[in-house]
Amino acid sequence: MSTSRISLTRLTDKKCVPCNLKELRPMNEDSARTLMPQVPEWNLVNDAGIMKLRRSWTVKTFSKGLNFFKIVAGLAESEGHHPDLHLVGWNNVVIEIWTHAIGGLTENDFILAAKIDKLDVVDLLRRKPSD
Ligand SMILES: C[C@H](O)[C@H](O)[C@H]1CNC2=NC(N)=NC(=O)C2=N1
Repeated sequence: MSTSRISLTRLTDKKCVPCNLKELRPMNEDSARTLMPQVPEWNLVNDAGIMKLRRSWTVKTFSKGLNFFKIVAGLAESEGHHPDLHLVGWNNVVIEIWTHAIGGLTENDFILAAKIDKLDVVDLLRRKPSD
């Protein structure tokens, strides 16, 4: 699947595919930016030359943050594509997603991010710090 042809199928209707079947090079920034509207809460970051998706959440309690990560872990296993669970703080969590085998972003990363955003975890996360 070529990244120059970004399909219009919604990310959440897609499934991650094994990385070894993917194109050999990371998605370029223009292609990444066409997908960002479907994951509006995420940031596109350049980490020492590697483009990644990053998002943070405010959590209601430390252990709820950990519970959130466990739910994300279950999603990742079912998708066969895994986030970097960067941080569980006393009131916040941070996740980064990139395709390690490719050394950058592939559509898998956006599918996973979109599916994380669809998880029903409202009881674990604050919509805003004052919640
Ligand atoms: C074969 C299977 O696709 C690979 O082992 C997967 C597993 N999960 C993965 N997750 C991420 N983020 N990057 C990878 O390169 C990766 N490789």
